[in-house]
Amino acid sequence: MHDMSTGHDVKTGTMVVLPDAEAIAQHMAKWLTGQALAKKDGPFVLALSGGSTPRRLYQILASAEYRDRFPWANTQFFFGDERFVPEADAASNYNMVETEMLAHVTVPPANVHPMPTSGDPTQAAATYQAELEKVYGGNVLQPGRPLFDVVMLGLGDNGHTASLFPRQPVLREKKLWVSTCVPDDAPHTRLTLTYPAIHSSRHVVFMLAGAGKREAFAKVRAGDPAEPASHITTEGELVWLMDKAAAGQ
Ligand SMILES: O=C(O)[C@H](O)[C@@H](O)[C@H](O)[C@H](O)COP(=O)(O)O
Repeated sequence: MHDMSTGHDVKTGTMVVLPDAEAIAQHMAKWLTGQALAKKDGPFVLALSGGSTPRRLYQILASAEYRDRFPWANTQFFFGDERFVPEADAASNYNMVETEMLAHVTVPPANVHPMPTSGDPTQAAATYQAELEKVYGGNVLQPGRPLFDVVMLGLGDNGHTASLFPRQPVLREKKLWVSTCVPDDAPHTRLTLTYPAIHSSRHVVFMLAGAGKREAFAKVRAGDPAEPASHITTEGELVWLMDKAAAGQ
């Protein structure tokens, strides 16, 4: 288990350095399952991420080792961000999670909350917020009563995380929980959780693998304000799960 004793923001969060991407996925599978099993006073509420390291995590959770142990029925699966493409599109995070994990386990369909990706994106964001409010039991976030048990995040080489992209208005969103984002340096309109929604969490866990992450991570760790990930905070604990290459070791 990683040490979760310190840190509420990206600069002071706990860094856990593991040998490689496989070790990150294995560590996360074990830790996440432990957290989910420990949740006794309500549903375990999770925000999933897309990306390459999470893909392996999803495969592990669907494997014989975890399939019958993870509390699928007590977990509410939300998404941290999504490309505004049909669910069958290869760029869809939902598609990836469904293919790698959900299709292989028994989870009540009502527990799975893909971001809507048809019609008007702004309306879709509002619809998703309403779905979160239903599980949260209210429309005002309260300190001490986090929306999410765990928010999983990745880091892009331009410092984006979830779909909080550089220079976009969503970075200034203080109230809405879900918003649209149209990156000027990446394809697809996106839906994304906002900073305040991510902040309302017991744990934020970044998963970073490969030397390609080194530069962006160093900037974020130094608090470079231009990197969207620099502004991630949580009322709970923040952890960076990294491999040696990403950590520059
Ligand atoms: O892809 C996504 O769904 C997320 O929008 C994005 O924030 C991702 O986590 C980073 O781009 C890192 O991706 P990798 O882990 O694949 O490098």
